[in-house]
Amino acid sequence: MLKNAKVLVVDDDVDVLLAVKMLLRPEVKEIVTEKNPEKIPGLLSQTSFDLILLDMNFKSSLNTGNEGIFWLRKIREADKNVAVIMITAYGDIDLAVRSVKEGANDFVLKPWRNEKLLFTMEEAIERSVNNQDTKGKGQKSDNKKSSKSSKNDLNTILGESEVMQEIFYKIGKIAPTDANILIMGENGTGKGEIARMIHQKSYRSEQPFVNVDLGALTESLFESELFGHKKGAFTDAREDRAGRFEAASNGTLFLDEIGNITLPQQAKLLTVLQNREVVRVGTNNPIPIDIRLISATNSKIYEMATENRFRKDLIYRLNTIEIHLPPLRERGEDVIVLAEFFAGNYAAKYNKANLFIDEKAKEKIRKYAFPGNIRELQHCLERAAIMAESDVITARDLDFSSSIEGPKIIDVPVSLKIEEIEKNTILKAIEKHDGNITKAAKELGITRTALYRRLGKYEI
Ligand SMILES: Nc1ncnc2c1ncn2[C@@H]1O[C@H](COP(=O)(O)OP(=O)(O)OP(=O)(O)O)[C@@H](O)[C@H]1O
Repeated sequence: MLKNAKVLVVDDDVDVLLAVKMLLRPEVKEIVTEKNPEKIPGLLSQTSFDLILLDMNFKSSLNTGNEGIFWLRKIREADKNVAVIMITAYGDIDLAVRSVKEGANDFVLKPWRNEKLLFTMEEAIERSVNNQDTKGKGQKSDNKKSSKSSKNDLNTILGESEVMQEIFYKIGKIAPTDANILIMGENGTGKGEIARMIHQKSYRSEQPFVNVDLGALTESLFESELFGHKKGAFTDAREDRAGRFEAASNGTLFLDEIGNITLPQQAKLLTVLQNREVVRVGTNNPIPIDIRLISATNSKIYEMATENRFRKDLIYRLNTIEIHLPPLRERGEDVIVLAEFFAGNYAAKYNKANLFIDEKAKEKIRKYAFPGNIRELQHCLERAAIMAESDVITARDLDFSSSIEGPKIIDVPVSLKIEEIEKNTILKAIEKHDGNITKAAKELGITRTALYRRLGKYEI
């Protein structure tokens, strides 16, 4: 985008102007530099700029409190859409922050690193284009600086590893757009949490977030659940009912387990996404839909596409942006951060106020692969919190043997108690499908929700 941009730089320091000109000439379409801010209105009336770099600290005659803010306001009066980046000295951060509140897109501190300046410019242009694209839909425009997110602004979504920080950073950038997002990752890696986070950080955050577990929908329910139905359209249709697409109107629709739908279902979904309208079962009236679509899967969807089990054209509808969530075992020390977080939660639940994890227990956690990822870690810490005799979780309190891939699964003693048989059957099904809950549920002939309920019941 920067390549096509017309850029104006206003600074009363000619050395700065020269340096910026040298830097930007190969990077942008057109660059105009100006020493005198009084010329800004004239320049804006002649040329439509995409971005203005504006100094905050002119040493000139006007007495306006701060000239940078004064000229920023003038720019905004003339052009609401142009991206404006303030150039400021280190001592003036408060002022720079004020300028962002006054309508600047961002600021850079002098002296800057060239890559940082280019990056900030690219980002500002992208964001202002996105804001223009979505104007008129009644959204809040988001001029806040998107930065590497941490647990502080994500509440419970933890991740300090580089790989998670990159993901949070990416989310900061894509959330305010309307791009469709496909989240891929093993079971329990937090795909649902990430989808919710994207919604919360989008301009649709005050509108509904509708979650549909496609793996739990039976063939016959698929259409009416997603697209709605008319009274009498089929035996159980006792009244007119809107589907999940309509329920998510102006908000976000999260289609979980997208890899589990059949080819005919894929075709129906594709039609809706292409036409951006749904037709309730039993009617002929198309209803326009305005949703942001996030999908997730733990299936190898590209492999499925090469085997003709998943439509490529549907993938391209879903994956404008892809997020690959790494398994917990590839997130370094995050496993400990998360373990401590869960220990803290369960400390409150089980009245062990000062509960902590000792070093040997942490070592044991680090060495284990957690095939069930964060969900498995969470269950494990809950059991440990219950087992811990005092306020310390020791290695002995951590029992990975009942985990979904633990070796003891194979050695389960034969029993004729119905509950034990059920538990063992579940364990075997999960093991057979490498921890894939959806496939295990299918094999067992129950829904994922029913399977999760049983996992809870048997503390698996
Ligand atoms: N980064 C995180 N910080 C804290 N808790 C997390 C994080 N990621 C996931 N969790 C928790 O882990 C559990 C599993 O997360 P979630 O259901 O989002 O995973 P998933 O990948 O969607 O799983 P599935 O594929 O089985 O649907 C949830 O209880 C969630 O709250």
